[in-house]
Amino acid sequence: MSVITVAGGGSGYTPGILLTALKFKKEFPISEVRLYDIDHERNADMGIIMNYLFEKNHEQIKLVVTEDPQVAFTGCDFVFSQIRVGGMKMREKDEKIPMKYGLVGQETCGVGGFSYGMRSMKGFLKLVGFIEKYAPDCWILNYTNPETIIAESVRRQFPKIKIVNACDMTIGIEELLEESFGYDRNNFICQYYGLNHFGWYREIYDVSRGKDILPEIIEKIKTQGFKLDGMDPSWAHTYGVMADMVREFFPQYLPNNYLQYYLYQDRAMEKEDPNYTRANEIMDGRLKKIKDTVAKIKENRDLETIDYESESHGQYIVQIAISILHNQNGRFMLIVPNKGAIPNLRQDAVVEVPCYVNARGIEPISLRYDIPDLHKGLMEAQVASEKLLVDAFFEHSYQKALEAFTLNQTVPNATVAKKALNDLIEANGDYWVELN
Ligand SMILES: NC(=O)c1ccc[n+]([C@@H]2O[C@H](COP(=O)([O-])OP(=O)(O)OC[C@H]3O[C@@H](n4cnc5c(N)ncnc54)[C@H](O)[C@@H]3O)[C@@H](O)[C@H]2O)c1
Ligand SMILES: O=P(O)(O)OC[C@H]1O[C@H](O[C@H]2[C@H](O)[C@@H](O)[C@@H](O)O[C@@H]2CO)[C@H](O)[C@@H](O)[C@@H]1O
Ligand SMILES: [Mn+2]
Repeated sequence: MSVITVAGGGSGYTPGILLTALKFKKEFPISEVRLYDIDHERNADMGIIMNYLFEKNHEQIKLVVTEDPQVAFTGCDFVFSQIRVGGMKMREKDEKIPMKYGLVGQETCGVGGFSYGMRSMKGFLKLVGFIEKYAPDCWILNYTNPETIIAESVRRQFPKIKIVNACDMTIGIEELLEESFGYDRNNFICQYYGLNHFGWYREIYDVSRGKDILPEIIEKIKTQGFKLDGMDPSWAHTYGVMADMVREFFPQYLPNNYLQYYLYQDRAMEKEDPNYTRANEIMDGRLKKIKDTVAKIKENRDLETIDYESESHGQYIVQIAISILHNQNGRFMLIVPNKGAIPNLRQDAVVEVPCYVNARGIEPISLRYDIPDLHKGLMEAQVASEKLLVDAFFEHSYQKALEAFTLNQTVPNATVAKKALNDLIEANGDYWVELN
């Protein structure tokens, strides 16, 4: 039986992950769940929700809600980490401040993502320190963003820690292909490569048809487009721009939707309201839902409307845990040190590629082929900018931060890079390390 700790327990993703774990209790039996957070109210709220959901499912699982890292991590087997350092209010600043300078404002991309990355490194590395102290043998299954920057900083400071860095975006894209064109992604063997939120599908082999169906998919995107009706408007716009990337510019590969922020900033930002961004949508959506649910439980009303359920975000990370526990060699897109997986990209890059996961950990799969110059050029520059940001963090270097901002592939010149950097330094205060 496993003891699992959710770091960032107050997250709206917690129910989906834990309900998924319950769905797979045969392969992943759990004796205890601990919610760990630094925000008492967020953690307590989620404790009320999870206690209700465990009771509703007649689950006899010990639930601990704590802000004490020693209580949270001592003896745990898995940590599911999903923290947002600075919360949604700082995400709002990450999204709005860059737009003042005509730059992309986004959670994980552009200088907004760099602002988040500087906060996230400081908070996440402290968290990993607790885990190394209280549960050195556990597995950290990490969703905390920005994934490439987190992965690089952990690789430098905790080279021995057992961590898996995962992103659910490729799952979201493959589910979009299912919903739009009737495929079953369980039949897919995907050749995908990139940085996190900065990648391309080169092949989607469909085992039920014995062939690569990517050319057929590209044709359907060009002629039919994706099925977007009923989708969250923010995501519908994103996938609409992704289809245009294929249709109007680069039809050879299926791009990750986040490339819109690097290749089509005008299109990506056309829908943005500088006064009401994605962070505001989430505050009025996912976060409000948590509060509403707690009220229903406390007042014992409308319980049938509580609709948290297992979904792909949770399934992905739980399947990774099961693949470790049962030495399954499951195949997952993970964020790992390159070390030759992409042969013609710098070895020390942190990349997102297919990996096997077993009891020994992660085994990246070599692509065996060189990637094209367009992708290599974009990735080499972005990798360098992200490494400079991690250098800036560890060296407390303003100069390295300015170089990172200038080289970020969403930034046109050093002048605007410096203005945005100085503004974000002020906005972040102690959330960032001091830069000299
Ligand atoms: N990798 C992926 O593909 C993927 C997918 C979805 C979400 N995410 C990431 O998961 C994280 C959570 O997203 P969310 O929308 O639920 O955020 P959220 O703000 O709603 O919840 C995050 C929780 O983390 C807590 N927290 C903040 N700093 C902490 C710290 N130092 N220690 C412990 N807890 C801390 C907050 O109090 C909050 O309860 C974010 O980093 C987000 O970017 C990643
Ligand atoms: O804007 P958000 O906070 O709703 O989502 C940002 C995340 O988007 C991607 O992940 C999921 C997302 O978590 C889920 O809510 C849904 O919208 O589908 C997305 C793709 O599966 C992205 O991978 C994460 O890194 C972002 O944090
Ligand atoms: Mn992601």
